[in-house]
Amino acid sequence: MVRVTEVMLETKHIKKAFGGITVLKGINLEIKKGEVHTLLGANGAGKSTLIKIIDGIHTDFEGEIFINGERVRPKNPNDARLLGIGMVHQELSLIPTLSVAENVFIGRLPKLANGLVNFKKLYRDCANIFEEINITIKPNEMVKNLSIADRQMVEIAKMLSHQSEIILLDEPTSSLSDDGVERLFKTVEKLRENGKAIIFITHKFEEIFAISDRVTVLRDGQQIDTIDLNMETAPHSQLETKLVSLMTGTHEDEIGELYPKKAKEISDEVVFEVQDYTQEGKYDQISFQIKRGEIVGLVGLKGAGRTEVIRSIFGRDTKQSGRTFLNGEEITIKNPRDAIKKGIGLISEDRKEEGFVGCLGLKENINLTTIMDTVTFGLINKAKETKKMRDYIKKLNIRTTSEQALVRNLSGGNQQKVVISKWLAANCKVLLIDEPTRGIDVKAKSEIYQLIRDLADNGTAVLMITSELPELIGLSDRALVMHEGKIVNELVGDAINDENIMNSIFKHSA
Ligand SMILES: Nc1ncnc2c1ncn2[C@@H]1O[C@H](COP(=O)(O)OP(=O)(O)OP(=O)(O)O)[C@@H](O)[C@H]1O
Repeated sequence: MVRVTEVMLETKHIKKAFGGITVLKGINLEIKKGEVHTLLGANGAGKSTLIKIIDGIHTDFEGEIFINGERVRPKNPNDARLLGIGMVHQELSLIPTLSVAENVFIGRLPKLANGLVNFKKLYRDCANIFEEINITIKPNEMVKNLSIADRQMVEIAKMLSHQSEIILLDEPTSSLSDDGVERLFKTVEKLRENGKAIIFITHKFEEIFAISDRVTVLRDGQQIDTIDLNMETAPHSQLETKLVSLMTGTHEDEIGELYPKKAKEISDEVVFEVQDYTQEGKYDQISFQIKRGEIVGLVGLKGAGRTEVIRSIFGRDTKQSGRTFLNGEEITIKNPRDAIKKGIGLISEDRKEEGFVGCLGLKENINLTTIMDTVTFGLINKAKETKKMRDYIKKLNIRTTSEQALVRNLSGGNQQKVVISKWLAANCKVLLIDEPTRGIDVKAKSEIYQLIRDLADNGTAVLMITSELPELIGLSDRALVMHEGKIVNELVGDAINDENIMNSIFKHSA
């Protein structure tokens, strides 16, 4: 007997343009009840635009949407909720000054007879959803006090509170810890079993293989192919090559290595050093050196204190004690301005808050930290700025509808490329990197890795944090393992591998 699978959501010939540039060129999707359908494509391919149309955010488009065979046209996200559509956005959209529970139930706060908010019920309802997905955040906590990973879990809870039938997940895992991803995937499995239709966007192949039923590949706004993973028997590595080839249009034989070659020799010249950095409750007596040509990875579990150390070096956070040396000379950094003046840059994990200025263009953002280099006789040299922008658009393949586009209108991955360009262009002596490739497609990742390697080869001391272990292993010449605020081990060269890293952490776990 043929199994009849119900199509819950269908898009027909969806086309969308921004300012005369077509970014979706006729998309026909069929999302079935009880399936996780992944959208895969390079940064700027049109994935978010497509699901924003389904969610009623973009209403000016050509084509049709059907839910359970009925034609619909979501007018706005509220309308989409009424049609049974729920979405988790790529960029977090919570209100920091409200409590967690108020954010989850915003616009639907339970009221008492006298019209005031029924906080008791609000917190209880919120706690019930949290319990379902094992979240331990307090419903009355202010969102501004939460880590990015916790904020993302709150976004997911908010989506679940709508009990939607069609669920749109735009890179929901980009800031989650491994544990958070596991909790999310368990929830997604449950939603699938309950017959929901789920669209999932991710750049991480291990996530695609873990939960997707089918994958549709988009390239430059065009629908390239749909692969049914449940019918594929090839090993994941082979499937990955096939998907990358579909995404990029590169022949499978021509897809190169993801990571550049590591430094052959590291000189003895110490470029950067920190001594005895201590901040009670966060990190304790952190000391290390970075030599010329070296990429050093700071590795550890979430909460090990890595981001805090990096933020203190950059002057973003204070520290109780500790000394900093650049090229052998002691330096004092009280704030990020001092750090930048001394040639220290930070690619931060939170691109929205501190990475770029959304209301400015690409040129202004890329030249933000090097503005003095482009000043001649007191005037900004526009030609120099433009050249720099064009260089980076080319080097990192930044997809934009025009050179004049505002950075806030770029796709998420392309915004991240602008942040990275800004710091690569700054000719830093020390570059601190926290989660550099969040939301970046696989091809752009390899280009960014090569640029980081080139910087190190040219004398920049690089200190990197990433939650993606393969990235840390693939790039670092030396890894410092941090656990509970202390450096517990140092690994060099081939000794930087999963087993040694995990052993170092667990040997020091209580
Ligand atoms: N509001 C907007 N105004 C102008 N152009 C836009 C707007 N939103 C998106 N675009 C453009 O549409 C194209 C597709 O962007 P979209 O965000 O859909 O890509 P994506 O596939 O989701 O990429 P990523 O993987 O980086 O998130 C990009 O060129 C982007 O610059």
